[in-house]
Amino acid sequence: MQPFQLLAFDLDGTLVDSAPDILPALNQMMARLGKAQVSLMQVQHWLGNGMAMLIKRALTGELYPSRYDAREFEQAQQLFIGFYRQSNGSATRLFDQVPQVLARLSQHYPLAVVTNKPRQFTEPLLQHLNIAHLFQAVWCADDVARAKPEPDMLLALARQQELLPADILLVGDSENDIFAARAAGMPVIALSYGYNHGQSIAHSKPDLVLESFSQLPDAISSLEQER
Ligand SMILES: O=C(O)COP(=O)(O)O
Repeated sequence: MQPFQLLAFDLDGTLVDSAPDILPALNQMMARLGKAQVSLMQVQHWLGNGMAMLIKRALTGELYPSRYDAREFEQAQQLFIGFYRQSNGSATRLFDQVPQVLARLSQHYPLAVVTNKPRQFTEPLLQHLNIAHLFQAVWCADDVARAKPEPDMLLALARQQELLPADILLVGDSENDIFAARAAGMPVIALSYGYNHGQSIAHSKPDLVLESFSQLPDAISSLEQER
């Protein structure tokens, strides 16, 4: 039995359902650009690779945008930032049992957030949802050169906390989390209820897949037994 030294959490789709606030911001942006509105399900499928990719996906309607107009993208990004600043937090909810389980885990482990969300949206959201005080560290995509699925944020977290990546457990919802954890040499648990481009997260082969956040304490213990 070897306990983990820190638990790191993805934000969007793992701790919070943020798509209901991102949808209106994206649609206000699309309206200003004279483009067709997008649906909640499209937003859920497009989340996970950060703001710039979300906007490119909305502008092109493609999950892997091949070509986009760079000037239109710059304008879209400025519009989105303004609109999402206004909507961020209004309809975003913590998933079931998240605050209770985080509070319980925080008595045994340091906790961190590792998110592709820009810092200007992450910090106000954690404050608004009253969970900011539970985290010792918060790493956002704009703190490093490369967002998840690259391991930059996870490795920066390990260095900052003076821990080995193998002693940190990542909890996420998308293939970007699984790939980043694998590249960093971190174990990873996935929640199946989040945003994963409409695909089953089991395909990305995390160490464990959970249906509910309430299963997390037992799942952590079982991984610790195997270490
Ligand atoms: O901004 C996004 O794409 C979502 O970021 P996260 O899933 O890494 O929290």
